[in-house]
Amino acid sequence: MSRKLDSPVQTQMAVALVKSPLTGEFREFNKVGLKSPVGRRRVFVQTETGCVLGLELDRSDNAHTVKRKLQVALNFPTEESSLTFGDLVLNNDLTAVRRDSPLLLTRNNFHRSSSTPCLSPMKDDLQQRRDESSPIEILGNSVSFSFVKQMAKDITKAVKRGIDPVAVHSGLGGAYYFKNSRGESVAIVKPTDEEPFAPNNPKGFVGKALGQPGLKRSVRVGETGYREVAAYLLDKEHFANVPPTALVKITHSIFNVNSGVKASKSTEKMLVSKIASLQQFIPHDYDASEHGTSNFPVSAVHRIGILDIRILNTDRHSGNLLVKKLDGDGMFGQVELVPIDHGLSLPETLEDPYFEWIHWPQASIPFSEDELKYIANLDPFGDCEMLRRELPMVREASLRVLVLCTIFLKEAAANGLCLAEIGEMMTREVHPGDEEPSEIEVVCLEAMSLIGEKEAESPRSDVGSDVEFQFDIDCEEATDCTKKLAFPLGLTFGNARNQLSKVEETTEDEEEEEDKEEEENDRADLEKMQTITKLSMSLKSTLLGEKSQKYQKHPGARVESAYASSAHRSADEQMPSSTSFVKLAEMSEEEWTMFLEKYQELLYPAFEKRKSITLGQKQRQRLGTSCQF
Ligand SMILES: Nc1ncnc2c1ncn2[C@@H]1O[C@H](COP(=O)(O)OP(=O)(O)OP(=O)(O)O)[C@@H](O)[C@H]1O
Repeated sequence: MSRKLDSPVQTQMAVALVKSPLTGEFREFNKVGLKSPVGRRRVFVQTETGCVLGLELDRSDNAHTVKRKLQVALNFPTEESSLTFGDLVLNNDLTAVRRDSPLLLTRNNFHRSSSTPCLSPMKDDLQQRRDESSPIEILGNSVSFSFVKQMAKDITKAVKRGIDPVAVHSGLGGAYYFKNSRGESVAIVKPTDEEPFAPNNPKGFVGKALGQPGLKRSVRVGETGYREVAAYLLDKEHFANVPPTALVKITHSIFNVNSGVKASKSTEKMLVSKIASLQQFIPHDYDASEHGTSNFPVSAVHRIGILDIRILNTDRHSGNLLVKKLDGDGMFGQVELVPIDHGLSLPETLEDPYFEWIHWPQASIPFSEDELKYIANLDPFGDCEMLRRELPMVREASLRVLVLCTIFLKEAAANGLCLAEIGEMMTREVHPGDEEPSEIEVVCLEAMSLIGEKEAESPRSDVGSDVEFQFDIDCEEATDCTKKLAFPLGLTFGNARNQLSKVEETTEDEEEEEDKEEEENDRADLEKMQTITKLSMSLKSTLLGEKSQKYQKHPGARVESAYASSAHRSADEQMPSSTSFVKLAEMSEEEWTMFLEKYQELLYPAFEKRKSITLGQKQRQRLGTSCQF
């Protein structure tokens, strides 16, 4: 490792790459519609500490030549770095990388923390210094971004007139309100390197590099921004009212750069480029945590709930619903809801969601005809195609979560379940220090078990139980989860370090890992055995049966969202120790197809069971009521 990596950080070169556009010193290449020369593409390389470099790729470029350019720029040894684009590790070919893509450059086997210096540009004479992009560049070409494009123009004009953005004080991540020329807030910008735990978080929640597991372990640090955009793109026909959102490269001096990643000289008023989500600012009166919820329209709650289920939102706390009072005749007391903050949706594994609306009476009212029609028309595979096209950095594991949850919603609604019932079936029961898989997770575990059996029977299979379909149980703290463990129903657990854990493996400091290894091994073994016993019992005893009864949710029994009411705790305390019972990343395409088939077969009995429980409850309630008289 180069000593230079430990040297004080200098951001001035990174700034030099981008400094001109706001002052108008450089020609704005794209402003008048000029395109990159044929065969050339501009990309944005983001280092793990948040520095952003614009880079022109030639037709002849490959990962090595790009890394070499970056090596010169950053004084960073190429052989010790990885260049990634979503799931793709760019070893050579760059054809999958589109124009304006954000790439991530990470160091291998290097201890990274908030104090890790920025990989900062070192040389003057680089092609990428001629980053002639506008102050706000939208990454992606979807027609859905036309509104955001206009907003970007308004903001640019305002900034040039000296109308500065302001920092948002609420929330755990860095966020900024950008204004138009009249001084009105028009957008909220959230830089990806200022998320909770990210290196440049301005509120003290630091400690991780981009790409490492974040506040939710199945959502990596630096990847909440594109999830915000995904939620907007998935919100077809603006059904749930998600404000227009795009991923941008944005340059301004207001953005935060923490000491340790700062230049040695003062960074005050220095321009910094960031990859960020940019969302339309919605003027509102309050958020859903501040008043009663009884006047929320049923259809607004349903529409937001439908979105939350599709994207498995793990963070729908009441602060993430803005409320606008409607003016006008006959509108007294009427409100409109605006869902925000979808950064913790589309996790890479089936997670425990957080649905604030689950106990609101509106969620127990049956879906309307229009809602049922919308749900019936949802096409999860089409949605995946759209996201692959518009946001190619979305990971395949997240797309699989989208598919599972959308299918679940469609089948459940078609079987007559209401929003609250569907939400409950997706939510885990949490007891202190203990979590059980939700009903959707039990269905998935059973589907995995069945294809495990099928594979074992198949003549194509290798010998013995070891070759049965394998899936992961979560071994988050474990360092050795690779031993195969026999499991009832013909399952084996093996190779339990999932993709996310593998990322950790390559990015965490090895020495630190070793120090923790012994004590973690013991803990992991214990946790593993407890989880397996729990799963074994749950599958054996319930198989979609009695389990449903155990999973009756008690209002208030849920722990609050990690974000909610968390302002006074440290980032470490807030790290939820969530478990992943069902991991999807490592299934081959063939296994995934077989799994989906079984999954769909098993949904019907699960819904029937749920309906009979609901019916039983209603009968008991009626009986209880009649007894009172
Ligand atoms: N589109 C929007 N329009 C208006 N205000 C918004 C919008 N998005 C966010 N805000 C405001 O900014 C605050 C912080 O935003 P947001 O909740 O998205 O950030 P965060 O750092 O992810 O927060 P949290 O830690 O609460 O999840 C919100 O509480 C809300 O008041």
